[in-house]
Amino acid sequence: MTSSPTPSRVFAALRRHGLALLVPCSILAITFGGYRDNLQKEEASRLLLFQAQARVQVNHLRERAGSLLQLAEKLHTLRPESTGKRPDGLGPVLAQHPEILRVGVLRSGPGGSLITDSAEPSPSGPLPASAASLRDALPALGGKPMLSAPYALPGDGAQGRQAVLILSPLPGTRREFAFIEVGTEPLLRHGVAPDEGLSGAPRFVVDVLDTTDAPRPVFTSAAAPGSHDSTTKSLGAYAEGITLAQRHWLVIVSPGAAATGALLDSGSGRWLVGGLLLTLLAIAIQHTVQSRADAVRRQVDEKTQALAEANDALGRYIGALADANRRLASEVDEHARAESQLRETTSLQRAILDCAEYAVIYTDAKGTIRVINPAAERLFGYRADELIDKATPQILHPDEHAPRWTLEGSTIGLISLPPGAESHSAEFDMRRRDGSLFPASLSVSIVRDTLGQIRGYLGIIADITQRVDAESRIRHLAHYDNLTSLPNRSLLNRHLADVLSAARARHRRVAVLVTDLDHFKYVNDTLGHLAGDQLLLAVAQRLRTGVRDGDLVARTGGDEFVIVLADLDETYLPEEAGERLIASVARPFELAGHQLTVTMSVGIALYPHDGVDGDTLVKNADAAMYLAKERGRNQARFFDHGLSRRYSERLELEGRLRQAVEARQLALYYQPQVDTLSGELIGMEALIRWCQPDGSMVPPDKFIPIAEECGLIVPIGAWVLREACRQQQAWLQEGISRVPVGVNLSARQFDDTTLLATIQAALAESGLPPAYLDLELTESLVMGNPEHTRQVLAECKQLGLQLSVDDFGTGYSSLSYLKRFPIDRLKIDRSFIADIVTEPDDAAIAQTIIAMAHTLRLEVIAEGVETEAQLALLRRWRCDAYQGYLCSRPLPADEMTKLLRQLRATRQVALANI
Ligand SMILES: Nc1nc2c(ncn2[C@@H]2O[C@@H]3COP(=O)(O)O[C@H]4[C@@H](O)[C@H](n5cnc6c(=O)[nH]c(N)nc65)O[C@@H]4COP(=O)(O)O[C@H]3[C@H]2O)c(=O)[nH]1
Repeated sequence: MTSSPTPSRVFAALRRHGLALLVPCSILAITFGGYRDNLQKEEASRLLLFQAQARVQVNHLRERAGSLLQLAEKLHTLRPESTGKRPDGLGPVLAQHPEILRVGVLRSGPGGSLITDSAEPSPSGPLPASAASLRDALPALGGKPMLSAPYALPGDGAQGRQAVLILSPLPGTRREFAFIEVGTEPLLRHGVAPDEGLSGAPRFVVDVLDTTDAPRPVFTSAAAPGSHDSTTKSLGAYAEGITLAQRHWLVIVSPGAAATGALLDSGSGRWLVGGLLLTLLAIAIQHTVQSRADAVRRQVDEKTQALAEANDALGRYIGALADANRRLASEVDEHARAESQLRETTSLQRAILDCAEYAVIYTDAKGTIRVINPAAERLFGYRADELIDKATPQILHPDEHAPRWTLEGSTIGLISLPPGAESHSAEFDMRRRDGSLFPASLSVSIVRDTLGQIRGYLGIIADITQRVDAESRIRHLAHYDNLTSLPNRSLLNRHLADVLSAARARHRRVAVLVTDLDHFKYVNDTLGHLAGDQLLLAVAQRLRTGVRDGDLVARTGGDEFVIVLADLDETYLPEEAGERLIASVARPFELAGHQLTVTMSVGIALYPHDGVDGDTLVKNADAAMYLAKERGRNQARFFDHGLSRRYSERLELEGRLRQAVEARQLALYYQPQVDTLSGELIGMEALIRWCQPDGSMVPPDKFIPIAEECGLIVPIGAWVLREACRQQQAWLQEGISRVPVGVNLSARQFDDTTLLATIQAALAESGLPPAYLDLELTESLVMGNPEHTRQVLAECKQLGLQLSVDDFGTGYSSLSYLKRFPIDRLKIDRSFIADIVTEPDDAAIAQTIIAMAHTLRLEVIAEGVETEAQLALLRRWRCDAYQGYLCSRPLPADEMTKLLRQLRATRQVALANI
């Protein structure tokens, strides 16, 4: 795979090559920089060296020339004796000064000519013309040597050799001079330091100019013109003037070819060469490294590409692997989930089994117990290990021989499985470890494996003792009286149907006796309901033992019992049975430490004479029982057909009363109560009236007892309370009444637990202050259940109500006993008042009641006052107030309103005057 040049790759390449060039370039720069510096330093030092050397050369020349001058001065000591003969000692001198061409004596010849007598080394020759001038000048020197201007040596013009002549006057002579002819070229050659370098090239080029007169060259060491140009340019030339015997020479020293030195020999040259070599080396190394790097890079690229391809392949492989992993992970997850669910299910099942209220037993296919839960252990009283591996029925079922509950086949002793069913339930007795039996509900289900084979049986067992008991209790309650356990009306009806059916078939007679205890209510009221219940139980017992075994005694409600004497022949006298039962009940009962005697009234109806069905017979016997009560109680009476009509009237009245309540046919009348002395209105009594749609009025004496019997008195009494409160509040608000209104309460109302709530609701609803409500309770009611009475009256008093005892004198209570109750006033029953004028006993009773009531600080109201004579007596006896026709009959509310308004309008307080 070829990688295309990407910006990053291009950048990388540039960077790489840039770096590669950077090193040699840097070295080159350093090299040239160093070279230049070194060169400058070298030139400076060479210049110094050159100048020092040049100075040495010049000095050397000066010294050499000076030594020649000195030699010339000493020549007189070496004065030759004869011409052409070398003086003694000149040899070594000449040997030291090869530049001396000849040494001689110059003599002035005739005509001034010069004769030379040259001894050594060269043969004599003529001296140059200048010698004469020198000779001439010599005296002026005072005997000091003199140097001539340079002159070309004769015969050597081609070669251009020059010489100078040193003249020195010989002492003691005037015309003789020693001379030394010096070749300038040898002088220079020997007068200067070695002038050749190692290479043989001259190190210095020395030019000597005689500048005494017109400058003229003395000699030059330059082999060829321009041989030292370049060096001279770089080093320059050193020039110094020297004076030799009054001649001025300018010595110019220029560097020779050897002075320049090889470039490579110099430090800068070496630096340069070294730098260049280093650069080349760096380039070579760079090149090598680069080449290797390129090779490596190529290899890396190739490898990278191969790796990329491999990576791709690996990626694909990893992708596939990841997919596989994911699938595996999801499978593992699923498996884990399933496993966790299984664990949860298992632990849940275990928990369910452990917590289950019902016993659970699992058996294998043969009915051998394999699993048992704690509830089963508790139920049967075995530990699990005692039941496991045991066969089911032998342990748990009373029937040792019954088959196991395996449900194999279709008929099994304990459980028989209907065809195709997988489970079945049955109820039967099971056995505990202690041998006791209990009713159980067993539900067995087949447990199959995945192939449908029976693996075992799951049994759920519930102890149904409570349910069975409850069912039997319900059954009992449905047919039996709860208190006496005697059959109730339902079983009575069924029994009656049975015995009547049998009697019909066998032409036999059946007697139905309805019994009712006389004044049972009084027992209840005076001794309490518990005593009443005990009495009923005892009566039931006596009735039960007073009849034959086959006869039925049922309790049909309250103190009413019904007895069915079945299968009677013509000779049997049911009235005798009635009398017998009355006699058995008449025997005294021991109740709560009291001896109590009760009587019973019995009504008898006979099948088929008085009815052919159960209902009719019971209804007619009931009517006969009422007849017995009317006839003085404590007796048995047969039904006669006249009775039926009266009984029907009573039932019909009850029905109409119910309708009257709903149809609001009831109304309240109000009878004033006035002060006996002032005639002032001190209160009024609310008296109920039943106004029938036809306008006729049913008196309360006729319907209140029926309402009490059938319970209607409770709603009727509540209505009376509401209505009286409402009306009284209306009068109060109108400002025509400031006296309380009395409301009669029946015993049934007083026993009702909602009484107080009813009173409070009536007060709250009307807004009447409690002090304007006076509750009138009969004496028998107050004395009936003293504890209950005291409690209720206390609560009424707490409410702020007025309390009166009505019909006082008809009961058996004593006044001091009454004082235990929070009572405000007594109302003397009108039966006592009626005859107080004519009957001294009644007068005495009334007078005593009034006197005693006053001693107990009770207010007394006389009821039923019809005459002035009665009122006069009452005034005399200090009776507080009276109520009766003498003052006013009970008035409808509107008439009472008129009366109250009239009283207010006339500002009269005494009703008697109206
Ligand atoms: N002969 C005669 N009778 C007089 C005279 N002055 C008043 N009366 C009557 O005497 C009865 C007085 O009421 P009670 O003793 O509470 O006797 C009341 C009371 O016990 C009961 N009653 C009346 N209204 C109610 C009521 O709303 N609730 C309850 N529970 N009983 C009531 O019915 C009884 C009879 O009530 P009423 O027929 O209204 O008869 C009233 C009244 O009309 C009179 O000078 N001569």
